[in-house]
Amino acid sequence: MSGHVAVLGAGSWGTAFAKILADAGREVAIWARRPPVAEAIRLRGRNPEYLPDLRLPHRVTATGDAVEAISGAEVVVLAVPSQTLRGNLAEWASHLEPDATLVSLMKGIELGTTKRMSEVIVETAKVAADRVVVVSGPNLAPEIAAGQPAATVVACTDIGRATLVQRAVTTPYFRPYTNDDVIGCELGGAVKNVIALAYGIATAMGFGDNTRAMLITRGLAETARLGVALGADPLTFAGLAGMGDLVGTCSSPLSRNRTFGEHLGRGETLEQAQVATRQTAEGVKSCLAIRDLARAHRVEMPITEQVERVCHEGVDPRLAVRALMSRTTKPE
Ligand SMILES: NC(=O)C1=CN([C@@H]2O[C@H](COP(=O)(O)OP(=O)(O)OC[C@H]3O[C@@H](n4cnc5c(N)ncnc54)[C@H](O)[C@@H]3O)[C@@H](O)[C@H]2O)C=CC1
Ligand SMILES: O=C(CO)COP(=O)(O)O
Repeated sequence: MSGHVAVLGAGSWGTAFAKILADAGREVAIWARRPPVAEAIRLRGRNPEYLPDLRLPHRVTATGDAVEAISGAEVVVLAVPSQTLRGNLAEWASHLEPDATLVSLMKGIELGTTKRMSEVIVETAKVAADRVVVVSGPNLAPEIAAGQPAATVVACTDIGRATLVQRAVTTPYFRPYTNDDVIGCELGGAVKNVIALAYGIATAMGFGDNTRAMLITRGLAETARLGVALGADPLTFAGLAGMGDLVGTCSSPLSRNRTFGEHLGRGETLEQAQVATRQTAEGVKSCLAIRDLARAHRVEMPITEQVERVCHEGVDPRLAVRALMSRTTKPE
């Protein structure tokens, strides 16, 4: 790999991912939407708003001009919120290099279309699906920024391309595994955010580890049910992008989705929780899209249904718990 890597989006994960790429030996150009963020990264190697303790390697630079970042990049990493990706990429698509690899870091499903992020990329950038690589796993950005050991999955239908990206992000603290199950990896990442909301709600309601283990296990069951209906490999859900990410996110106080759920579980409204949490909690919007996707495929996702009701229909979490616990009993 010779050209530089562009990272479009300078939030928590885009910034931490730029560090990984640089530590793996790549030259990296980050695009930041807000000029002061681009300036802080370029001049001081810092992104104080998102990862204040991180000193970025010298191989990382930043710009407020996405076209400047994209030009000449053979790998373009997309790290913006799931619901803005389509609009962002529409502006950037004509500037992509002809064979650039597009890497998706996003963990969400698009509202309205119920599309996965790789599908949005294929449609918007008009590229073949085998040029899109998905990176997903238990990767809380602040821990990775601190250089703590972590693993991830690099998924692409073209294993050769997945292997190229795998090499580009292998460092002593970051261990990527390849996989060709793009659907499973993307669903694992998107649905775990919804289950982490439920976990946060339950935690704030004072429930202990039986309840929380139930949510993780049954949450994984409904994720796998949807995944299989969409053509995913069920084994993916036992891996890093499935169980790994679900357990990592639910158990971590660093998770924005879990934290958002805790606000709801304390009885706050959606608006109050939004004011209290600044960064992207993808599950809040994706729960609607995932619920719609599940209904369209006649898949039961009871936890997702209840999270959607608490988030968007103002349902009291206590009623949501009652609804879940009074469902008809059945074989596991
Ligand atoms: N933070 C983490 O630990 C991880 C996050 N992810 C995923 O990565 C994706 C990006 O998340 P984060 O970087 O964590 O989010 P963030 O909230 O930290 O940052 C989002 C970035 O997108 C920018 N942004 C906001 N609105 C925008 C718009 N309309 N157009 C363009 N850019 C806009 C923000 O300025 C910011 O730079 C999400 O899908 C998230 O689920 C995946 C793994 C780990
Ligand atoms: O995806 C993540 C860890 O793998 C980050 O989770 P949150 O978006 O909930 O912080």
